[in-house]
Amino acid sequence: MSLNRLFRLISIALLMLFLALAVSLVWIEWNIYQSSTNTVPALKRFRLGLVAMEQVSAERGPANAFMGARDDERAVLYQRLQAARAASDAALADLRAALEKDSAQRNSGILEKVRIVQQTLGPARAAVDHVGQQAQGQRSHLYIVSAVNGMMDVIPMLVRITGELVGTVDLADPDLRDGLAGVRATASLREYAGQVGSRFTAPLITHNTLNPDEVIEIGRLYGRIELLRSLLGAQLAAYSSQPQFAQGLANLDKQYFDNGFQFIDYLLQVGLKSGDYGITPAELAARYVPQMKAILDLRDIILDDLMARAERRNLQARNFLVLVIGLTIVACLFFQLLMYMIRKRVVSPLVTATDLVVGLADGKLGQEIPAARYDDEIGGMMRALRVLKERILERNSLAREREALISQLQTSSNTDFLTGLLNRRAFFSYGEQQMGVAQRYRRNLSVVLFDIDHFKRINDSHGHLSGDAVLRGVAQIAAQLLRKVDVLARYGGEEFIVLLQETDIGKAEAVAQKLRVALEQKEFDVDGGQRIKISASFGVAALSEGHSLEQLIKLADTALYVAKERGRNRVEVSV
Ligand SMILES: Nc1nc2c(ncn2[C@@H]2O[C@H](COP(=O)(O)OP(=O)(O)OP(=O)(O)O)[C@@H](O)[C@H]2O)c(=O)[nH]1
Repeated sequence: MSLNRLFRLISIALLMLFLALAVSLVWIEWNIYQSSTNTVPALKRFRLGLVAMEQVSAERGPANAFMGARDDERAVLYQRLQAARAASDAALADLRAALEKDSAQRNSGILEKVRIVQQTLGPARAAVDHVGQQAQGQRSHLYIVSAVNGMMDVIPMLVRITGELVGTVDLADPDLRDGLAGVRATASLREYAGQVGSRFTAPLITHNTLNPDEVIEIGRLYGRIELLRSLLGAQLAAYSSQPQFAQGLANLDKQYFDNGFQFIDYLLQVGLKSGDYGITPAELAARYVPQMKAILDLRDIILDDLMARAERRNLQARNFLVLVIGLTIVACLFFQLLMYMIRKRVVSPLVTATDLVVGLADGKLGQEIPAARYDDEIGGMMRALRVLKERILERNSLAREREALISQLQTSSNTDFLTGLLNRRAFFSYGEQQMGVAQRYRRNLSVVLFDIDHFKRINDSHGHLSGDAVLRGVAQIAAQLLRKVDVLARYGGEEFIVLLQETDIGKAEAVAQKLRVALEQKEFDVDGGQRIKISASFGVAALSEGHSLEQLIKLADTALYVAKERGRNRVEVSV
């Protein structure tokens, strides 16, 4: 697999992996944001549930007051009762509207429970009205207790409603659990505090002592109230150390437990002994109900804090989500840029460099080496490739020069500088080869050795340069007359030698004669514009079996000597 392809595959795999991680991270943050977005509306619905429960509880005060009304105050107290009923109806309607607005709650059982509360309130209120309409002395203990219980019986349904609503908040953000438990504790505390007051309604109206059931019930409520107070302290300590909670608890202790609860305690003592309470239910409500405000204040402190926390967490979750998305996009872009840079600055140049090196190894020296664009390792490699190419080019050119020199040297070492003919050394080299062939195949081979006559005189009379010109002229004439296969060489100063292949002594003599005549007839230009004539003497010898080249030349030389002796300008054959 090519490096480029491998890199592309790795890039895609890494990008996929990165995207999968990024998407899961964004998905997690999105879910946190979504659930934190649900927290605030869920808290609002929970608060509406609590308010509805509080209003229905609070309705018991005016109801009890109305049931204990004197004839002269009946109308006023009934008016107050109607106002309280309108307030609880409005709170229930608000809760219902909020639940209907939310698609998740619309089809849940909570709406149905609210409807049941609304339905149940009708008969309970009718029972209260019935007692309140009766003449003062006619109101029986049993009816009053039944009417009071009827109003209380609505509350467990509302407790379940708030319980379910708090569950939705808890689901959305479990970190708010301690605060929510604190809120529920205040709601229950408010309810039990109200109930303990309501337990005195019947005895107050009938001026009776408390019967055993009422004593037991009040005792049970005492226990619950005390328990809730200690639970509230523990939960708030776990929830927050902010001073407003400690302050709220202190107010609760001072207002409710020091004042309200003390008052109930006093009524209990009276109820156990004489039944001579000295107050009406309306007066009880007027004195007792305001003391419970501290419970509701504490509830609102916690609820406000929960709401603020939920909003803060929602904002944080949104900001974090935006940050994660932003960072993911930036990281994605950075990753792409990184991959692009690596491909552009490392992989592609490496592939190019590999092709170039392979090309150089194949001798493709015409290929262009790209210029180094960056001062990095790849740039260094490109520069090194350029140097490599230049070195190869230099080496090739040197090799060519060397070959030319070698061939030049070879030529010059075999050639006579003045005449351009083969020199004596080259003649022997060629001559030995020809001898070998001739002797092996028993072929004829002859040698003609000739020397210019009185050459010294030419030098002496016309100068050395003229002598050189004559030598060049003789060489030229001999070369023209001889065959290509004949080996002509300058043997010494003014002495020339010819090796004739496939030539017997007779034919060799004829060749010598032809040369002699040609030289005799030629006029040579010498210094001073003169033309001179020359002659040459020839010695001819043919190869016999067992002769060496030196012996053959020696025979020709002897014949030449004879020719000189016999008057020059003649051909003598070795015998
Ligand atoms: N110009 C010139 N002269 C050369 C060259 N080589 C040899 N000579 C001359 O050739 C002459 C040869 O002279 P000799 O050996 O006495 O022979 P010769 O004068 O030809 O007399 P014979 O051979 O007896 O006819 C000498 O003077 C050499 O200096 C050369 O390359 N150029």
